[in-house]
Amino acid sequence: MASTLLQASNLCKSFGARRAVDGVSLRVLAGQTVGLLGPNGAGKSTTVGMLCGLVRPDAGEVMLDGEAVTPDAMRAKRKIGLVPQDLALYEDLSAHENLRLFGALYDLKGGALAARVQEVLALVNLADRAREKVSTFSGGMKRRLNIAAAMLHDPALLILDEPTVGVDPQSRNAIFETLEQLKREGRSLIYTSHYMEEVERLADHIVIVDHGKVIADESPAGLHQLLPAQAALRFELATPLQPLHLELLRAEAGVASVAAGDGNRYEIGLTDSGAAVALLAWLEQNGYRLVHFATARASLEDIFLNLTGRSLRD
Ligand SMILES: Nc1ncnc2c1ncn2[C@@H]1O[C@H](COP(=O)(O)OP(=O)(O)OP(=O)(O)O)[C@@H](O)[C@H]1O
Repeated sequence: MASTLLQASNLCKSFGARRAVDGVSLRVLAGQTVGLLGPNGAGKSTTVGMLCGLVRPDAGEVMLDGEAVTPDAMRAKRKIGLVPQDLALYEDLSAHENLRLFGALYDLKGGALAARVQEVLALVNLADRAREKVSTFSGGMKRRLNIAAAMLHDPALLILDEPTVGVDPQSRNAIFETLEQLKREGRSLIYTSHYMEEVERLADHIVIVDHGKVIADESPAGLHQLLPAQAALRFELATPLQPLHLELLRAEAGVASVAAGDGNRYEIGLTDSGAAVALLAWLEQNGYRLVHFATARASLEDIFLNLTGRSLRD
């Protein structure tokens, strides 16, 4: 089993009377990508601030590689690269000049700095635009430059706070390709988002926060196990289901629930997505003609709804 890189224990932070973070613990193993998922205002940015030693917690601690991360712990903080939500770039300088400046802040110099700047530009696919002013860049290109800046000092852990906010779909994909490359290289990442599909695509482990508290801390497969139904089978029939058949369907293997909608449309919650084929055959055997059907795997959106009774996008 991989070793623990970061362990945050019982982090708490209040702003006045508001408890922004209320006892958050999380762990990142070496080489793992942990998704921190939660709606706006759940406490993700405040948690990230404490994880990288920018915000002093009221209680709790963060250990990275055996060292405490606090606002004064320069050595421990240097093992972290942060891509903040607010872009931190000089618009009037080129990408190359920005990176040289940030590198100097990390005490990189001379040939080592020049080589590292080229490496991170290649990583985020901006080598051919390196000499252009940042003010001419799209939102997505600026984000990628921010990722490059956070990687300059070769951190053990890269933390990205909602890196796709305000980014067009094409650039979003380019950001994902960069992050997938970092994963292949065995880097450790924390990725915060309120977009469940992003977290589902990237994360090996998912921590869901709501109102400053962890409400789930699971592998993606483990999260799906929390749901009564793993998948949905939606179908439309030429004629309505007879009440008797509706009852019989509810008793079939693999069926968690059956809901009837308008116009002979139905949705079956499946405990096992493999049951869909047998259920479609069952309908035909009982004389029903299928007009349309589709299956869908339960999403993190369903999981959030199931855990909190609210939509993730509230
Ligand atoms: N510096 C601050 N002063 C006062 N309140 C704050 C401060 N920072 C955060 N908060 C409050 O703490 C709560 C958590 O905010 P936080 O930014 O950590 O959430 P988030 O999950 O990152 O949300 P978002 O996705 O909108 O950034 C919110 O109610 C927010 O208004």
